[in-house]
Amino acid sequence: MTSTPYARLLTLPNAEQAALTIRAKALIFHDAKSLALLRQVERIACSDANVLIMGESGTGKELVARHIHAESERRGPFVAVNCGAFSDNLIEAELFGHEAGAFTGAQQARAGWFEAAQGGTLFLDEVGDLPLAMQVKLLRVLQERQVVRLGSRRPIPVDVRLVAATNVHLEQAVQAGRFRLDLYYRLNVAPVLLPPLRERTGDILPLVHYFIDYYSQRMDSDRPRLSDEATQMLRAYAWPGNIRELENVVHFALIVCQHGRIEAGDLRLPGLPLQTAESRPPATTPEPCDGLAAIRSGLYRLLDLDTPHVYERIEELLFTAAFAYCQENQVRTARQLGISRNILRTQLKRFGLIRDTGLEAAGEAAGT
Ligand SMILES: Nc1ncnc2c1ncn2[C@@H]1O[C@H](COP(=O)(O)OP(=O)(O)OP(=O)(O)O)[C@@H](O)[C@H]1O
Repeated sequence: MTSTPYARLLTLPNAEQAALTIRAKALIFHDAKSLALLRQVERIACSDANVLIMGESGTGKELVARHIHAESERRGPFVAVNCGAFSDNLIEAELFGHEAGAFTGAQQARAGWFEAAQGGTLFLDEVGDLPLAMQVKLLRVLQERQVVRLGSRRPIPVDVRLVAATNVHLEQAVQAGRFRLDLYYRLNVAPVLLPPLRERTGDILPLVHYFIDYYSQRMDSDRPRLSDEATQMLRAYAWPGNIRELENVVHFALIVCQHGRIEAGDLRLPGLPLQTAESRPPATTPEPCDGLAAIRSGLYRLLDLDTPHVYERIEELLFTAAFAYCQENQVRTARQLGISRNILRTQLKRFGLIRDTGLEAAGEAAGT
C-alpha cells in the first residue's frame, strides 16, 4: 500500500503538453481543459489542504491523488483505501487500527491506515460509501488530528493529509441525508473536478498512443501502426467508461491486431462488429478449426459486456482454451488466434500457461 515518491520523468517542452511519471505509468494530459486542471492540481498539492476529487469512474482520480502526493512536500507514504471494499463492521478497524482482543478474531494489535500513512497522504476512494457512523468518527479524527485504536483509549497523533474521491454527487448525498454536511465541508477544502473523457477529447489520441507504447513494451512486441479508420473511431467514441475503458480497448486491439496495424475491426467498441477469425482476411491459409473459431467469436461477443475483471478472466479463458485446443503447439495457437508468436508467448506467460524461462526457446525452435 505504500509507494515511493514519484519522479518527474519527462516534461515535454511545449507548455500545452505534459507527461508525468506515476510509477511505471504516466499521467497524460494534453487537452487545454486537462492542462488547466493540472496547473490547479499542482497549486493544491503545495498546500496541505484536504482535497476532494470528483469524477466519473475511470477518469483518473487515483492517478491524480498520487500526483498530488508526489508534488507535495510530504515524504511519508501514499496509502490508498477503497471505502466501498470493507463491510461496515471492518472499516473502523481498518482505518483506525485495533488492539489485541478488541473484537473476535483480533489476536494481535494492528495499526490502521491513518497510522500507516503517517507523514504522507491517505487516499480515501469512494468516500461516499462510508457509513454515517464512520463519517462522524472520521470528522473527529480530521479535527483533532489523532486516532484512537479500537479497544484502546490512548490517542495517537497523526500527521496525514487526506485526499478523498467520489464518483457520486456528494451534495446530493448530503441532501438525501446519506452524507454529513460537516464532513463534506471538511473534505471539500480544495475540490478537483475531473471531467469525463468525452469533455476533453484532446486527450483521446495522446492516451491511445501512450497505451499503444506502454502495452507494446509490456508485451515485448513491435509497436503497431493505427489505421486512419481506427483513429477516427477512437476519436469519435463517447468513452462512457473513460480512460479505463480506453486503456482496455487499446490493450485488446494490440492482442488481436495483425500485420503491425490496428484496424477498426480490432477495436472492441460497443456497436461495432468485431472482426472474428472467420471475417478477418487470413495472412496464410488457416487450418480448419471451427471449434476454436466458435469459442473465439462467442467470447468476443461476451467481451462487449465486460468489466475489467471479467475481461481479464475471459482473456485467460480464451488463451487457455486455444492453447489446449492446439495441443500446446505455440505456432498453431498463434495462427489460430491470428496473433504473433511474441504476443502469444507474452499472454501464455501472463496466465502461467508456460514458464517464464529460457527453456521454452528450445520448444519454439522445434515449433512447439
Ligand atoms: N491522465 C491519464 N493518463 C494515463 N493514464 C490514465 C490517466 N487517467 C487515468 N488513467 C488510467 O486509467 C485507469 C483508471 O484510472 P484511475 O483508477 O485513477 O481512475 P478512477 O477515477 O480512480 O476510477 P474509479 O472511480 O473507478 O476508482 C488506470 O489504469 C490509470 O492508469
